Amino acid sequence: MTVIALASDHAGVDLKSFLADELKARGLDVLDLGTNGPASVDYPDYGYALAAAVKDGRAERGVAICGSGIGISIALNRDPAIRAALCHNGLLARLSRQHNDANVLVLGARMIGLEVARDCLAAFLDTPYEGGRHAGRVSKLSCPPPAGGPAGSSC
Ligand SMILES: O=C(CO)[C@H](O)[C@H](O)[C@H](O)COP(=O)(O)O
Repeated sequence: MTVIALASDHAGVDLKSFLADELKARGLDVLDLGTNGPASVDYPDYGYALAAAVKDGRAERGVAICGSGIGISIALNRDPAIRAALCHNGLLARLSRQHNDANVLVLGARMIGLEVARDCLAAFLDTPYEGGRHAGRVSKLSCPPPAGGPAGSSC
């Protein structure tokens, strides 16, 4: 069964729960990495946990949430294996799949409502990666140049 990992800080707990139900209604398996209460936590801890779950194959893809979506995006994208896309509408989520082969959808719980979040999730799950002209660009995302080296030199 396809496993989708979910992670959020305290700002995203309610949206995470909503999206977990959406995923289960689609017959997907949910790996909930927390947090699961209102106590204030640090978004990097949850971003790193989600990155590890996707990278090591415990989950095929992930959905990450914080208040703005920015902090947890920064944490996730520190791992070259992760392509985390902060999306505010379904079009962005669709493009993140078509062009960027995003493996993590990021949402800002304090920025969007439930219906927009549902649209983003649906586009993220249902849109295939186009490949083609995007393939070389996407592969470069996994191999940033060494310090001082020219862009693309390590690919
Ligand atoms: O990382 C963020 C901002 O880039 C997130 O929005 C966090 O959820 C936010 O910073 C948490 O803020 P709080 O005032 O401590 O709830």
